[in-house]
Amino acid sequence: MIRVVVTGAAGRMGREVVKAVSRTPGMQLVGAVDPGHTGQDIGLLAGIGPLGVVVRDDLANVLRETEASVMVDFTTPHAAVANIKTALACGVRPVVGTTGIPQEEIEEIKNICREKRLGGLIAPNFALGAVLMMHFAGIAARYFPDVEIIEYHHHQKLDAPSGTALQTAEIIARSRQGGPTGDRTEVEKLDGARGGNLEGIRIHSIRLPGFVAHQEVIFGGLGQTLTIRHDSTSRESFMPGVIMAIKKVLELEELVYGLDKLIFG
Ligand SMILES: NC(=O)C1=CN([C@@H]2O[C@H](COP(=O)(O)OP(=O)(O)OC[C@H]3O[C@@H](n4cnc5c(N)ncnc54)[C@H](OP(=O)(O)O)[C@@H]3O)[C@@H](O)[C@H]2O)C=CC1
Ligand SMILES: O=C(O)C1=N[C@H](C(=O)O)C[C@H](O)C1
Repeated sequence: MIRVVVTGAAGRMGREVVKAVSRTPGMQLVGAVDPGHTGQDIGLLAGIGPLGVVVRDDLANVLRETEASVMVDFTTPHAAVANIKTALACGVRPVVGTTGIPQEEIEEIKNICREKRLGGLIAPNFALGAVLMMHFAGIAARYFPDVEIIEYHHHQKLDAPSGTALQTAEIIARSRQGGPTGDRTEVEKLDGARGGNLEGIRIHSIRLPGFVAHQEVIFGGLGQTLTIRHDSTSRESFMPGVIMAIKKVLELEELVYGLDKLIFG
C-alpha cells in the first residue's frame, strides 16, 4: 500500500488528488495539509464524503506519524520548496505539480535527493496530452524555427507564463537549430504587446474566467502555419499522470523534472 500525504489538499488541484488517490487500489490517503482548512475532514472538502483524514498544518509531524512514503504537492512556489525539503528530511518522496519554483531551488532539491538517494518528481504538467504537445513541438521545431506560444488559463492562476509554456519553450530552444529566421525591426507601441521572450520564443499569457488550462504552439513557415493545441477542460485530466508519478517515484533515486522523462525515458 502506498501511503500518500497531500499538501495544498483543499486547493483546486489538491481536492482532485484527494479524490484520485482515494479511489486508486494500492494507495491510501493518510494525511492532508492545508493551513487555511485545519480541523476539517478532507473527504468532505473534496466532495466525496468523510474519509476520517483531518486537515492539518504541521507537515513534518503528519509525515512521521502517518509513515507516509509519498507527498503530493500542489501549493505555491514558496510553500512547495519548504514542503519538499521537509518531505526529504523525513525520507518521504515528493511528487510536485506546483509551478514557478525558481531554478536555483530546483538545483538544491536535486542535490538533496542525490545525497539521500531519494527519488522525487517535479512536473509542470501532468496531463498526457500536454506532455505529447510539448514532445510534438520539439519535433516540429527542427523544421520550423519560427514559433510563438499562446497559453490560456483561469483568472485565479498566480504565475505567468505557465510552467507548461516555459517548459515548451525550453524544449523548442533545445531542439531547433538557431533562432527565428530574418531580421525583426518591429516596434512595440504598447509595453508587453509582443509577450514574454524566452530565447527568442514569444510567450503570450491569457487569464480569463471560463478557461481551465490550454495552450497553442504556433509554427510559421513559407505560406503555411502549423498549430499544436492542447486543452485541459477539467482538472481530472492531470490525475492519471499524478497517479503514475506516485507509483514510479518509488523506483527513482534522484529528482526527475518533467513527466516526459517517465513516459519516454
Ligand atoms: N503540474 C500540473 O499538472 C498542474 C500544476 N498546477 C499548479 O499547482 C499549483 C496549485 O494550483 P491550484 O490548485 O489551482 O491552486 P489553489 O490556490 O487552488 O491551491 C493551493 C492550495 O495550497 C494551499 N497552501 C498554501 N500554502 C500552503 C502550505 N504551506 N502547505 C500546504 N498548503 C498550502 C492554499 O491555501 P490558501 O488558499 O489558504 O493559501 C491552497 O488551498 C499552482 O502552482 C499551479 O500552477 C495546477 C494544475 C496542474
Ligand atoms: O495553474 C494551473 O491551472 C495550471 N498550471 C500548470 C502550469 O503552470 O503549466 C499546468 C496547467 O497548465 C494548469
